Amino acid sequence: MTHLQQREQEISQYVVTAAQMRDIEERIFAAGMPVVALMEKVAGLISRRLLAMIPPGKSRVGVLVGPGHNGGDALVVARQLHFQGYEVWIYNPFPKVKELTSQHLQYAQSLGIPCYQAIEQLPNCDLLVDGLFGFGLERKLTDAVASAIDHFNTWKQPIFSIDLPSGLHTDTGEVLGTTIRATNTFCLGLWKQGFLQDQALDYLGKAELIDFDIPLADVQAVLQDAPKITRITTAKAISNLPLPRPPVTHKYKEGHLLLICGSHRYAGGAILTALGARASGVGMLSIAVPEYIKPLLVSHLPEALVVGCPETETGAIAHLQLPEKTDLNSFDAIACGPGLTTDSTPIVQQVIDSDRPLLLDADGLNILAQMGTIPSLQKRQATTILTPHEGEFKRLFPDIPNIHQDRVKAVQQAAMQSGAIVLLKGARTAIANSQGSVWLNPESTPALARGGSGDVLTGILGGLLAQAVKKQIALEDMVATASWWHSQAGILAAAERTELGVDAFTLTQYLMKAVMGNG
Ligand SMILES: NC(=O)C1=CN([C@@H]2O[C@H](COP(=O)(O)OP(=O)(O)OC[C@H]3O[C@@H](n4cnc5c(N)ncnc54)[C@H](O)[C@@H]3O)[C@@H](O)[C@H]2O)[C@H](O)CC1
Ligand SMILES: [K+]
Repeated sequence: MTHLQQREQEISQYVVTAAQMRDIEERIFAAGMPVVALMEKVAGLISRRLLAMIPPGKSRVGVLVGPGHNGGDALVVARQLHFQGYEVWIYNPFPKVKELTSQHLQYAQSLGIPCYQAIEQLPNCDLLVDGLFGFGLERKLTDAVASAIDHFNTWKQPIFSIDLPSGLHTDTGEVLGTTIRATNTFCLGLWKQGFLQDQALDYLGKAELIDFDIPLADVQAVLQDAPKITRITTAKAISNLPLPRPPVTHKYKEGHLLLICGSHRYAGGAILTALGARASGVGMLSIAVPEYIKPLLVSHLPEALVVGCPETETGAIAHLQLPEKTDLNSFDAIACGPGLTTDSTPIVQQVIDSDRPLLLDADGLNILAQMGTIPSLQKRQATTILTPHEGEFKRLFPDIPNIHQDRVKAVQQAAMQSGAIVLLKGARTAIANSQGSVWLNPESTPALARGGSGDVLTGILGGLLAQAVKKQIALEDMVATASWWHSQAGILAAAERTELGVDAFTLTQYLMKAVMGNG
């Protein structure tokens, strides 16, 4: 691996807040880097990227300039494009701007680049560069600047945002009054948390990181005392796939997973979960289902040990009837929930009472919510993993308000309160452990918003957990890896079959391809 590739891998896993970015920046300036030199360097990198992206024949550029250093960056870009022969117009409605920004504005005007205060004066452009606000935005946008942004959003031209689409909260991704709807965003230096929040996705367009050589020592110095927030990178996830096997091993050394799932009503969910587990490479897979659907499972997964259990009147599992000489301690991990229905409450109680690492999903979560999440999990010694979507999350943690406003904070609170590892599903799945560390999945596809897709995730994760227990690998890493794997399989399937073609069964057929394609 080249030095540059290594740097890219390292830098792309960090996620910072606006306050942390400012602290990092201050350390660089305190060490002697002149502010003006850094701005010139950063804007030079943005200009180079922009020049590579502007289609031939598009030569009229509007540059939106704000009062702070985001505006300063934009003015350097305006100057660079001017020297490259582009026709550039500046829009700056602010009577007062920061000193450095003001100097760049003065120089740009001295070069003959026109600057307007009113949008009506701005001629028709082929594209816009948005340098109104970056991570310094503190309050809601109102009045003239808010209506200017609304106006620019009605234009059909592409908008390239510097650092963040102006108006977006750096940490939560919330719209502060109004926000530029970018086609592309150049995130400067380090990924800001807002890029990994669902509510920001409509505004970011295609986001990329512009690395400007922030020393890693400064990043680490600022981040060391804060709960760690990690962006799940392909390099890190793929390093776990497949999990290493020694040359001499046997099936029970490669993890034994017990899946508890399915009912008459939801028989298919059990198959999908089991197919996810199969792909994980788990050494031994046992599946507890209602007796009636046992033949169905056997026909789909001949390698699995399918345990038919007595049924309730409604066709749910009434109680676990494990084979002779087997109890819950025989398994390295248990995954419980898909397709259970809420009639299987005693089963969920029983697995919570066990001392096995436990993954609860779907109806497993609904039953837990009915029992009371926090008191029910209090006595658990082994790791618990909860994988709710937003609806389930609200039922599990009714006291955590406004989950949409800051999903990262919500999942952190949930994990810290419950002691569980919590995976909050979404376009940007967020995972947290009880110490408040967070993992964020940076890529996914809306094709995965489809029935059965979550069952597949439960299977993958259950299978990885059982293996990780045997190999003494941190379970959090498995949760992050499973989330990455699930979305990458979805992305690959959608690329080959369109978003229409990613039903949950097809998804299971792309799991191997996702590993092989990224390996
Ligand atoms: N990360 C780095 O190391 C570098 C960052 N650069 C760029 O600088 C901006 C951050 O600059 P800053 O001046 O701190 O903030 P902004 O430009 O985002 O704007 C702050 C500016 O705006 C005023 N303000 C805040 N909220 C409002 C509001 N609602 N309405 C009106 N005005 C508002 C505030 O008072 C300030 O005056 C970063 O994003 C990068 O683009 C570098 O150039 C290089 C290194
Ligand atoms: K901006």
